[in-house]
Formats: sequence, C-alpha cells, structure tokens
Amino acid sequence: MAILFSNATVLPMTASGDEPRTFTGAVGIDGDRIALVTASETDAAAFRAAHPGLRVIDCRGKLLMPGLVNTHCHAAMTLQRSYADDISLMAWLHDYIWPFEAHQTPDDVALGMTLGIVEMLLGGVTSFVDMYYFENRCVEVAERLGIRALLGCNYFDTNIDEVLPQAEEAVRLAAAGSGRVRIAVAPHSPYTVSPENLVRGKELADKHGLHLMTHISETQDEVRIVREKYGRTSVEHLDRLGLLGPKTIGAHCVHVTDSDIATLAARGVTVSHNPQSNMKISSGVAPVEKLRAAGALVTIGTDGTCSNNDLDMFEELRTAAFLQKSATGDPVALPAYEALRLATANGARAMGCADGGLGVIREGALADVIVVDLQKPHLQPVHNVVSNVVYCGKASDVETVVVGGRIVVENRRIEGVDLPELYRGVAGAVARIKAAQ
Ligand SMILES: CSC[C@H]1O[C@@H](n2cnc3c(O)ncnc32)[C@H](O)[C@@H]1O
Ligand SMILES: [Zn+2]
Repeated sequence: MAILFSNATVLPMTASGDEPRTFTGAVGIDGDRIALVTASETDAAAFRAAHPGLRVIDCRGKLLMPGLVNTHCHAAMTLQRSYADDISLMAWLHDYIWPFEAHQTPDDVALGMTLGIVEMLLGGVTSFVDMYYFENRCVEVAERLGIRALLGCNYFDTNIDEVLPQAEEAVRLAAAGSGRVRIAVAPHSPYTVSPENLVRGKELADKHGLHLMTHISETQDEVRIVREKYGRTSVEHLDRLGLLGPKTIGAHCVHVTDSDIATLAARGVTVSHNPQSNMKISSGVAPVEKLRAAGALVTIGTDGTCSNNDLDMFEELRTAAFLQKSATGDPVALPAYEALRLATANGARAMGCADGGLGVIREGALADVIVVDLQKPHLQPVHNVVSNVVYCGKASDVETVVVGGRIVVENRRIEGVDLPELYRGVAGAVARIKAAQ
C-alpha cells in the first residue's frame, strides 16, 4: 500500500557534502521505496490521485527523517541489561557475562533479540548490525518484526566448528526471506580468535559475499595482549591476515595509532563508534575526528545493553558529539549534522547500501523513515531542527516507524507484539538462567 506523509518538516540527510535544507512538504512511499519528495502541494495532490486507497499521515508539527542505523550491538544481551555494572571489560566478560551466556538456549536468545528489536524500533532504529550466538534463530525474529538487519554469527576458537556451519544455514534462511535480513561472519576479536580461525571466517565471508565484523582495539588490555602474542597492533595484525576491507565492520577502534587510522581508511573499513559503552567500561575515547579526517567511514553503535545499558541511538549520537568536543577541547568537533550523518547515511553505507539507497530521504531510496513528534517541551522552540534532534531528541519522541515501506510502529504502538507477554517471557528466562549458574 502506498503512503503519503503530508505537511511534514522533512530532513532529507545526504551521504556526503553539505547540509541540505529542511523543508515543509510531503514524502510519498510506493512499495518499499520513496517515490516522492516534494515541497509542492500540486505534486502531493498528483501522488494522491495516482495512488487510490493510499494512507495519508498528516505530519503537521512533526519531523520526517531517515531511520537510525545502529551499527554495533548484541541485541539479545537485553537479557543481561544491568546484570553486571561498574567493572572492567575483562572481569565483566569472565566473571559475569560468559557464565550467564553458558546457560542461554536458542529460545532465550530469540527472546532477548525480540526485546532488543522492540526497543530499537520504538526508538527509531530501522536497521541494525548485530553480533551474537544463534543468529539463525534471529533471522525469523527480525523478519517477523520488520526491521532491517545484518546479523553477525559470532565465534571464538572454542566454537568455530559449530558456528561456521550455522552461519551457512543462516545465509540460506535469510536468502529465502524478504531481503531485509542478511547474515555476516563475526569472529569475536583478535585477542580471542587465533590467526588461523580469523582467516577461516574471512574465507567463509568471501565465499558467500558476506560482511565480516569484529571488535577491534577496544581496550588497552586488548592492545597489550595482541602485542604480546603477535608483536603488532590489532589493526596491523588483522590487516596482515587480510581481514580488513570495505565489507569489514570494526567495532570500537579506540586504541588505534595514526598508522592504524590510515590503514582503516585505506582499506575502507567501517569503524563503529560506541561512545556510551566505551565510557561505561572506561575503555577510552575513540579518535573519531582523526578517523573522519583520514577518510574512514565512521558510524555509531550502542553495543550491548550490558555495557550501555540501552539501545537508544538518540542518546548515542548525542554522546558521540559531546565526547568528541570534550576529548578534543574543540567545540566545533563532530557537529550536530555530522553526528546525525554517522547514525543514518554512514550506517546505511556500512550495511552495504550504495550511496543514497538508504539512510537518506530521496526519491528511489529504500523507504526506511521515522516521524518524530516535535510537540514536546524539550523540542521547542525550533531554531534548528537538526540541533534539536541531536542535542535534545529522545527515543520516546519517535511516533511512527516505516521499514521498507511497511509501517512497523504507529503512534508508538509496535505491530504484532504483546508487550506484557514478552516481559513475562524475558523475566522467566532470566530467572531460569540465573538459577542454573
Ligand atoms: C560478540 S558477541 C559475542 C560475545 O561477545 C561478548 N561481548 C559483548 N560485548 C562485548 C564487548 O564490548 N567487547 C567484547 N566482548 C563483548 C558477548 O557477551 C558474547 O560473549
Ligand atoms: Zn560489542
């Protein structure tokens, strides 16, 4: 069914270049694509006439913008939200997270994934990049809820022989679906996966034309471990093994040298910046401004809800901007529009969508858009709508969410999910897992 968003303040975003002007007008959707972007009432009327039975959504006092793209998370870790806080990454993993995960079943992960996707959709995230276990189960969850996803099958040395065949199975499952859900290969990190097994993952990714994602240079501990083992930085190590390329998404990249930065940019690697996770685990501050200046593709992710502790991309992009200003001592660092670009158009490029095909509002682009209600005290007055979104916006300001032309959230209600039942299921799973430890 076609949709017409009328009387909206439209924020088109661009993949590169200058900040475009916002305008008041209409956006028409036909099938899974944006078919009309106009300030002309005549054009909007012609679109209505050409699409009998279309849905008209009046957006007076509302903003229509591209959906947000979360390029690094572990959505099923919603089960571990606030389970282990205020400790270092290594203690967190060894003493809490990995023992908890040892008792999780595929059904638990599907439940955690459902909760994570519900949280993201309600917060205006239309696409996400995930990295976890049992992603074959998550294909069905993401398809059902209607979000766009790149699901990375995570492995360590200890489970690679199980995970790589599961990943191939998940590729087949995803290929039989809507096309919105795709599979990636996800070695955990250069400190937990041997060089041989990193290469095995890359070979599988190449065989099927998949993305590869991994944690890179997240903490000083990691850099020390990798240097002691291999005599190189994590980036040098991965580069020597042939893992870095335009289909590689590196989460964190906090402790990178100038030479690492040049390598990441030259290879076309996506750097997923996760400022709140980095702050909470005291990992350090990623050199986002240096990475951007070097031409690297920088995007924004939340990481898991155990190190954040939510999947709110409005908060995340605001934190990204604030953190760069604070760390560089330069108030001009990561301006509002650029922060928003990292979380929209750049995220879309990271997911492999060609320039302008996603993450922007343009005729012909995939119809992943959100409506933000500006009639809120913290969003008034509107001197600059981009500043309001970046510096004042909240997940709860999102009213309507469309992914690939399908309305998945309307008036803050998510389609096809019984929320109380979901919360009961999550509480039950968590109680069982904790009792088993
Ligand atoms: C990559 S998901 C699988 C594995 O990684 C653990 N994990 C979650 N967040 C992080 C992080 O920020 N750094 C390192 N490892 C992380 C997760 O709990 C799973 O065991
Ligand atoms: Zn992570």
